Amino acid sequence: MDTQHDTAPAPATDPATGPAPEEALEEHRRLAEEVDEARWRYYVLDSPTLSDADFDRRMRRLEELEGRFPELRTPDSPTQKVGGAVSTEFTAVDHLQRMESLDNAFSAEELQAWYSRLARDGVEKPSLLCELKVDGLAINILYEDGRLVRALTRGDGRTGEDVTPNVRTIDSVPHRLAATAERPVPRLLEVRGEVFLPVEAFERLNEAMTDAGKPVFANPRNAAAGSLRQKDPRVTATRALGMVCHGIGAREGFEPASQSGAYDALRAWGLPTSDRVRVLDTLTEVEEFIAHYGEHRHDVEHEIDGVVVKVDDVALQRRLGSTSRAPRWAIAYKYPPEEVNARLLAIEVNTGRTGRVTPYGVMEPVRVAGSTVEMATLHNAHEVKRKDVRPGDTVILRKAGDVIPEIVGPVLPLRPADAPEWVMPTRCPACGTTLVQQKEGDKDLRCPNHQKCPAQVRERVFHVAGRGAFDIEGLGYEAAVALLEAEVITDEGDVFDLDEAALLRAPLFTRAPKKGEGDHPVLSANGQRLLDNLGRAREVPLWRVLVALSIRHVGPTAARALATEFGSMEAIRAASEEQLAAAEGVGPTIAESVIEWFGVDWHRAIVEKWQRAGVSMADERDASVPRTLEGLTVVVTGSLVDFSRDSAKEAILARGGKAAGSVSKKTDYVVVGESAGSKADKAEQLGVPILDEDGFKRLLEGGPDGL
Ligand SMILES: NC(=O)c1ccc[n+]([C@@H]2O[C@H](COP(=O)([O-])OP(=O)(O)OC[C@H]3O[C@@H](n4cnc5c(N)ncnc54)[C@H](O)[C@@H]3O)[C@@H](O)[C@H]2O)c1
Ligand SMILES: [Zn+2]
Repeated sequence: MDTQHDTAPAPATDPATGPAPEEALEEHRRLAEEVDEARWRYYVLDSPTLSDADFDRRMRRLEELEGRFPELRTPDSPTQKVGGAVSTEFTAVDHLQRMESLDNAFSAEELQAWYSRLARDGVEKPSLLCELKVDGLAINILYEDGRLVRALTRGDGRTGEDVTPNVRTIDSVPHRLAATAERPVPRLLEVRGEVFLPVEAFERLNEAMTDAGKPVFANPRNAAAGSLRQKDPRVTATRALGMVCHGIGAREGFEPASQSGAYDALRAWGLPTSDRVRVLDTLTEVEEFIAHYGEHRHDVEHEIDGVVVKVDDVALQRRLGSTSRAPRWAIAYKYPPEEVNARLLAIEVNTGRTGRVTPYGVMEPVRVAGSTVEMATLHNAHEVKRKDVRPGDTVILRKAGDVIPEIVGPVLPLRPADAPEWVMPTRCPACGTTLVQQKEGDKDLRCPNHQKCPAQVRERVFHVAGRGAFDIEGLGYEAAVALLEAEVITDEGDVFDLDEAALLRAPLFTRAPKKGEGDHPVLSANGQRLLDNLGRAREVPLWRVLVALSIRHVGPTAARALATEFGSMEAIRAASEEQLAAAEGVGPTIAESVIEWFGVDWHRAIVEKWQRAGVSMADERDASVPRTLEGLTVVVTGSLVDFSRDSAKEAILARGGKAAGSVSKKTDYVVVGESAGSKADKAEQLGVPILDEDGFKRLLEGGPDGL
């Protein structure tokens, strides 16, 4: 678990004696105003101008100031209030029981501090209920005699907004609770939960908004809030909102002994509860739960921003009670923010391997999701226009999981008055050639100088050495640049001609001679390693050679299909477009692209050069491997112990099977490893047979009969 991140507060300071100095008063007043304004924009307008991280930082600072100067902690300080408000668009209605916020922990230390405080309050080693902190908006649904009578937003905690007709449109929210013999429905019950928009629905919604020429939502939370808080419930009804319960408020005729027991009852009555809730006995297990979902944050169908830990026992909850804004028996552990605001200094363009020229933003460096980011892709000129981002803007920067950082959009209210619209250049930044569309209506512009454009050549050399291609360790980006600059190679065709004499001309691969080595530079350890690796790279399977060629549409999957079907470079070159298109897993687009590629002289020259330099251009079919999977499609998901992703695929292909990436009705088997995600669920839904790793091994060995 990561122990500390950006929003962590400064170490606690002892309260000062005497009145707060003027600067502290002033800072407190300014921050309080900013926080109130931010809350209004966030809760009422659904259109924040601060990132959550910036908001949290201000709250932290307020708490810090109040810790030092307790007189600043007045009842109207933002730290003492549940931060929402009620818009005049909706009827204001009081909650039967107050709705609270949650205290936050931003590090393992803060979580421990909360745990120790429980002990000091006499609650030692309680059972702890852990659940995901859903990034949506809180809802309070009142059931009387099992009938849904009212639904309110949280508002300021005492009074919420009446959104009953809108909540009635949410599929998972029952209008009537289902009574069972063991569980009659209570006389009265306030059910608390989170309304959210699943990530997939959010993406679809934004596409629809774009098509309709309307502004898109910055994130699923804003989209959920904007969708629920609609004047017209018919609009809400189109939005695929979900709801998950995370608490109860006022009740009559229902006295659960524990939080988890309450969830069991809610589930039995037909309310949506999460199946990811766990009751754990030690803080270590809680930390593991937090670490697990920190890693699998994006495997959940909705966004989460943390984990909520609650004392499970209701009697202990009562004993611990609440502060003015949050229960003492619960804490929200927050993950590092994935979205921050950043200043966009400039938009520049970059020419890629295939000549595609992509704009990217250059930003003032910011920390997001644990790393410092100063560049983010903007994909193409249409995207820049659609998002309307301009140099000088404050932009929302998102970095989710392993995905490359992305500029979500500008924060319009913060745009400087004179920010000019950005214009896409007409020439290649690397070679000056006029940019063109490859095809009518293409969104991308390309530099057509494929053979000589220095940027394209550099990217191709780097690609040739990459993991998916020849996997030549020692030939990274820096080395590619050095070899090209020293003119040791002119393009990727020369890579396998590299020998000691050639490398000695590139300073990066040499070192000063030692005593007795003469007085010329000698090959460095790096250079020697590169030569060794080049030797090994000559033996890679055919599909990797195909990937190395940078043929459009021929990535690892298509390359594998071509290699399996044709077996040698010669056979692929000799094949007609029809023959290529007819091959399993190839199809017309790839076929056309392959034919086009081999039609270019300098492309063929690369293949010939590599061949002369000893690169293997055919696969030896291993006849000893039985074709047990002929005609079967297998999907592997999650991680296996004895196979990597690649080796599992290869094992399937070598036995005549097809390794597919997604589960459909055509899938014959789904192999499910550790931490498998939605593909496993999909398989279950479609009734596709599921195998574990042992089952997979039996399938490989004996085919379906071996199972
Ligand atoms: N960007 C901004 O300008 C801005 C302004 C205001 C608030 N915010 C965001 O909202 C946060 C503060 O809002 P808050 O007071 O609602 O606190 P919070 O979001 O930190 O925690 C309380 C809320 O968490 C929700 N929640 C989700 N899953 C839950 C679960 N399993 N159990 C219990 N509750 C769960 C509930 O709705 C509850 O009201 C800030 O930290 C910030 O992230 C941002
Ligand atoms: Zn160019």
